[in-house]
Amino acid sequence: MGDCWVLLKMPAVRYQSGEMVMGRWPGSSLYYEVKVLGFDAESSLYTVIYKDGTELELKEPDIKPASGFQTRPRSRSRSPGRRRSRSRSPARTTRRTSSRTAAAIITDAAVPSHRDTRLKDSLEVRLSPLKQTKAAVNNGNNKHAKKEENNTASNKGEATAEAGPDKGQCRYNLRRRKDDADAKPAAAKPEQLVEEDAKPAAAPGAPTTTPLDFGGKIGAFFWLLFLPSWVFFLVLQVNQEDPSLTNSPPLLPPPGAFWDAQAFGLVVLWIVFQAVLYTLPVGKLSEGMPLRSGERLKYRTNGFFAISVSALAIAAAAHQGVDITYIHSHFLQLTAAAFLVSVLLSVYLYVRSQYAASEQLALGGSSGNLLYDFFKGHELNPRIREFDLKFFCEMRPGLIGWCLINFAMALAEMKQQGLDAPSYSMLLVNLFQLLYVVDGLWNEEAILTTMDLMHDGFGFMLAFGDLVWVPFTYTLQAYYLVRHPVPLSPPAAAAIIALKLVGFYIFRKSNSEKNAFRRNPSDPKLSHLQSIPTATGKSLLVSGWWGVVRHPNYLGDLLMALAWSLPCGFSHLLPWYYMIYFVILLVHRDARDMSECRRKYGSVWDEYCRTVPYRIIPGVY
Ligand SMILES: NC(=O)C1=CN([C@@H]2O[C@H](COP(=O)(O)OP(=O)(O)OC[C@H]3O[C@@H](n4cnc5c(N)ncnc54)[C@H](OP(=O)(O)O)[C@@H]3O)[C@@H](O)[C@H]2O)C=CC1
Ligand SMILES: CC(C)CCC[C@@H](C)[C@H]1CC=C2C3=C(CC[C@@]21C)[C@@]1(C)CC[C@H](O)C(C)(C)[C@@H]1CC3
Repeated sequence: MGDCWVLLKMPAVRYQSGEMVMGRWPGSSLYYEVKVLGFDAESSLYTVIYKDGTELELKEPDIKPASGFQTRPRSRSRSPGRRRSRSRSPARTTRRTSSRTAAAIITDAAVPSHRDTRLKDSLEVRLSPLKQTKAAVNNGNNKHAKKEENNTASNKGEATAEAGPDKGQCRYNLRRRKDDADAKPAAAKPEQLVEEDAKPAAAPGAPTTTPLDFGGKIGAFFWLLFLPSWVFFLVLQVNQEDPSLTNSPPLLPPPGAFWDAQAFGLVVLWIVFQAVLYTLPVGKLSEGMPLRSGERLKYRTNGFFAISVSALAIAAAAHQGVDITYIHSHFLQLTAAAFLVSVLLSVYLYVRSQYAASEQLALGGSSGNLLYDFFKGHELNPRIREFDLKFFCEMRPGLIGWCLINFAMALAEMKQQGLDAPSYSMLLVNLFQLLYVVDGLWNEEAILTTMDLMHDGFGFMLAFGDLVWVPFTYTLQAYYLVRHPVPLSPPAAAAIIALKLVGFYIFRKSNSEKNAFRRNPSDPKLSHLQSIPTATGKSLLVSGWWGVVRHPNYLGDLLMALAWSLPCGFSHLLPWYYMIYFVILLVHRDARDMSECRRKYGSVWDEYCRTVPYRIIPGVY
């Protein structure tokens, strides 16, 4: 009886996997040839793939049998309806690239009753590749951009023209099927593919393979060992008389030298203090980007408040006679304590991710391999009630701790070298990095549109990165200067300041441009910007800073990184470590983002890459 009831409730599957049908283009009345990839009984949605590689989920009313359509040779009709339809089709955004796309004009030859209700529809669709014209690129303030609201692709212009019975009722589910699991079957190397069904929590209907980042399982094992060892190596090295990276590493101190209960207590106290500031009902509650479920999480963006209160607290402590240079003299023990906290946190994150619902998991984080999942992180937004662990760790203890440590190094320099004030080099490093952190906290909302927050799971990599890597390696320049004074001439200082300001300007402008565009594409302040639409409903900026290179924010960040290393001179490689690491990190991040965007946006991404050929440095890379 129960089984019969289930059967009765099961929706009938009208189209089978592999079948070629006509799928409506979201938000329009246009139909394209699509291949059915599957059917999800729970949501009653068909997964289809368009010829430009875009995968979408469509409801049954938005699919028609291919036999109901009639193909005829391409005509050069210039009817307004035709022009309108072409301007908002996948063809529009994929024209130059889709050599795979069939050259056919498809006319809806559906039964008359359908025709009647769709009289105003534009029924002819060109699926053939066309040359990219200026018209394919939208002005940020045009109709397309206006209609774009985060993740919806409802097209106002076409909606008004639509006379279909489902107008205003039939809502498209624009969640891309590939979002359910990170599929890239063609490009992935066999040894880096993991059986998706090895993971019980995998989304139903998810593709069977997932390409793994960071060298896959073996890579994760390597990074888990290498990253902490490298941090301890640097921390031990910077304390040397001659901290040359080419020098043989100092002898490993006895295990007991790493542990200091007080240092551990201070690290925990600092994190708790930051957590309290984070939870105070002060400052704005900002909305994150829509999740796959459509939900938008709220974040307390009071970072500037947190750093201001922290600065006051530290000043008060110093005034009360607390020796802040303790941070310099116990750097190794503080690093070890933060490392221990990051490991404990990662274990907690891994365990809770095993119980998380599939829609709460990040893409590509679930390989079924313990080490990989532990390293890469599995849950996208782990939260304890309203407390967002990833956001908090990325923006608070490590970032504000970075400034505190730099400040301690300035005091240690004065103490060790008998100075009344920090050296110019130390001042520059401190002020430059303080500006970077304060800017990040002032524009805290902008982090909600970055890769880490939107796509990456929270696991060891980010927990360790946020709590150990940032505060204990980004401060190495200041640490280095404590024992290695570098005199700076005024012209050299002026040139370095100019470099920092140029980098900062590019970094801030480009990040704000993208953040503002993602939050409100029809923002009048962005009306001068051009964008190209994508099937997800989001557009890609192709002018302004995002028209110069594909990652202008990385360019600005790299210029700033250069300005942070220059005050330390050229006698040692160690203070250049950040610059070297940062180039590697950003080149890898760019590559990761490129493949993710290629997967998300299909051939529109290729179009963007052709329009904006350079990745980070104009004319060079
Ligand atoms: N100091 C440090 O250690 C580090 C600093 N950073 C800095 O953090 C900042 C954020 O970096 P990160 O998260 O890596 O990358 P981005 O902020 O550049 O985010 C990349 C995302 O932006 C969107 N995007 C890409 N191209 C366009 C376009 N043309 N128009 C509109 N949106 C576009 C895409 O997401 P979608 O389309 O889905 O919205 C893409 O996935 C950067 O400034 C970086 O320099 C980063 C790492 C480390
Ligand atoms: C351990 C690994 C080798 C590397 C871990 C990477 C992390 C340290 C970085 C990943 C992205 C980051 C960002 C910032 C700090 C470093 C990490 C966490 C950021 C918060 C710095 C301040 C900026 O203004 C920002 C744009 C908010 C940054 C966002 C990305």
